[in-house]
Amino acid sequence: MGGQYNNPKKNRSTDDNRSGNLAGEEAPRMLPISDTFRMLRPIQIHLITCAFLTGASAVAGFAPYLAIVEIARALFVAANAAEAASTVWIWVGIGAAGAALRLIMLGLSTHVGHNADAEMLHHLRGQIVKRLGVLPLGWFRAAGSGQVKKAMTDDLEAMHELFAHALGAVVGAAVSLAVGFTYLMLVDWRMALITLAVPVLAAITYKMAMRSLPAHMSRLLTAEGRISSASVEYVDGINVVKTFGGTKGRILARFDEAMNEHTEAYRAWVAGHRNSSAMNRVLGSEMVLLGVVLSAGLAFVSAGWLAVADLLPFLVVGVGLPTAFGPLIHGSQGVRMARMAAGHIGSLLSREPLPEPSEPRQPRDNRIAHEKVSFSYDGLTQVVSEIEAECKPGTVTALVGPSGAGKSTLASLLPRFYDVTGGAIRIGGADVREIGSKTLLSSMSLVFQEVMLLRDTVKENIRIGRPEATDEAIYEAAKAAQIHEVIERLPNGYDTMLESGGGGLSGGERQRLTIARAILSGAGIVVLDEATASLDPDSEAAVQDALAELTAGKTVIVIAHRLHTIKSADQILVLDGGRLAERGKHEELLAEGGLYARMWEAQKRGESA
Ligand SMILES: Nc1ncnc2c1ncn2[C@@H]1O[C@H](COP(=O)(O)OP(=O)(O)OP(=O)(O)O)[C@@H](O)[C@H]1O
Repeated sequence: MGGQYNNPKKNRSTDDNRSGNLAGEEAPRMLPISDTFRMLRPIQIHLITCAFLTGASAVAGFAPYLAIVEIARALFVAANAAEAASTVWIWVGIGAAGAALRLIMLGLSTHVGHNADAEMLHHLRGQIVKRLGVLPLGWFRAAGSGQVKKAMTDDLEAMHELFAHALGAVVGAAVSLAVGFTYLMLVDWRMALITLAVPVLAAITYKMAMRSLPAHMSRLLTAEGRISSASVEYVDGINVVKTFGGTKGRILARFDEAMNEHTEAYRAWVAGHRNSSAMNRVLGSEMVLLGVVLSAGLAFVSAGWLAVADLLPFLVVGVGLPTAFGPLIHGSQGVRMARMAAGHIGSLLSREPLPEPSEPRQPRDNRIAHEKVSFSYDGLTQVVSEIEAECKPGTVTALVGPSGAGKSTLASLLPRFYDVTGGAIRIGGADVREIGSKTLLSSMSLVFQEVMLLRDTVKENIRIGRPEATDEAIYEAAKAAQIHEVIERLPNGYDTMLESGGGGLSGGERQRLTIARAILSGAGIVVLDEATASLDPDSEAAVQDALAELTAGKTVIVIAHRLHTIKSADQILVLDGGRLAERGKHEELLAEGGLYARMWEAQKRGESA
């Protein structure tokens, strides 16, 4: 195995509007209930059982209230305590049995809910990881790790909230309300409607307060996302910010912008629901409900419409009804959040995988042919147009051109970070889409500017190039990459643990380590993205020597920004606006006096200035 995943050239920021539809950052979207339920297919039975048990526990939990009312009623109407005693004891028994049953069923439903939770999270994690394994690498380039992290942590946490808490809360509260209200209707339907009117009005004002929540929530979440990327960007770039321009740095400006947007979004949300929220608090208070029930009840009693004993259910059960609204509302919020999370996870799981050939072909050799290759990120703008080129084994092809000309995009089509939208790229006669992705990636080494090292020993970091390689082969590769002596000087030599960023090694050393990895893989094709751009002259010389070892006899494609590094390339392809503007060797292109010659002159002037 040799496909090298040194970190791709750039991490495009997630709010970069160039990200297009391949980039994949989407505004949060709530998944319809039916789709959410379908996504939860593996635990549907558990969820139904959990809901049933919670509902049954709510019914059982009503018994103690009923018992209180009936005991009071018995004492109220009986001529003496002895006459009421047997009725009272029966209701004490019913109340106690109901309370015990409620606890048992609640315990069972919590048990089933948590089991379902563990099973579903395991299932979803597996699905996400499986999908990540088949997504085009370009998606990771554009969306970064943010989307994956969000799905794996925040979204799964929201789903956990649904299974473990929200579902039970919603079902329990809804059943309590239904049972309580039905009972009150049976006692006196007019009083029941008056009792219910207060929490209903409270619910309407709540609904009004929350009406604009989805739009505001979406805006708030987007603003929060921007704040977190701006914070990361700020922390990453703190040296630059402090050195140049302090608080006036562009990065800080982006951070300020994100903060302002968040404050604005929050202010808009608060302004939109201030009055209805205040109304909701008044109507939702138990004192207000008690006042209404008592006044209406006494009026009914004095009008002879209601027996005094029948006022009791409204004072005991009716006044307690709104307590179910709290869990109902919080539970519904949990369900809403979980549907948002399900929407995000669903869109991740439904991303198109990289199509694998049904009958994979093997490349004959390492000859690369570009046949009228075109590509567009968004289906509208052609970023690469009709490129015709051939890269022979044992030769170096340089891609040059102004910024944004399409060099990186063209290079990323070869390992199928993205699939061409027109034409074809062939390796050894086989279209890259007809070569199995494992074979394709192991046929090439990709070395980019930003180096990707894993949190592992130096030795294992090199061994990723070829997992079955012996230690001797690793030392040989490190020697060829001019990094062996540096490694020997590390505290534990080849067994020294590296941090994920490769801390403790200089930029040039990190790069030579990844070149050693690429040398070890022995892949016949090498794609380099101007690997020496950010190094000092000494490191650059060492890296250039290492690269010479890596590329000898291979088919090499190098994306070059500094033209002096590719003067001796076998062919130079000059891209401009995605098209092949010129092609030839250095001297030929200078003689042509076109774009390349102008870029060469400009760079020479820049170097001597
Ligand atoms: N993930 C992406 N989504 C949408 N558009 C993109 C993406 N990556 C690059 N582009 C656009 O495609 C065009 C070519 O970009 P590319 O990075 O390939 O150019 P380049 O020649 O390598 O530039 P540079 O020298 O600055 O690295 C540019 O207009 C760029 O904005």
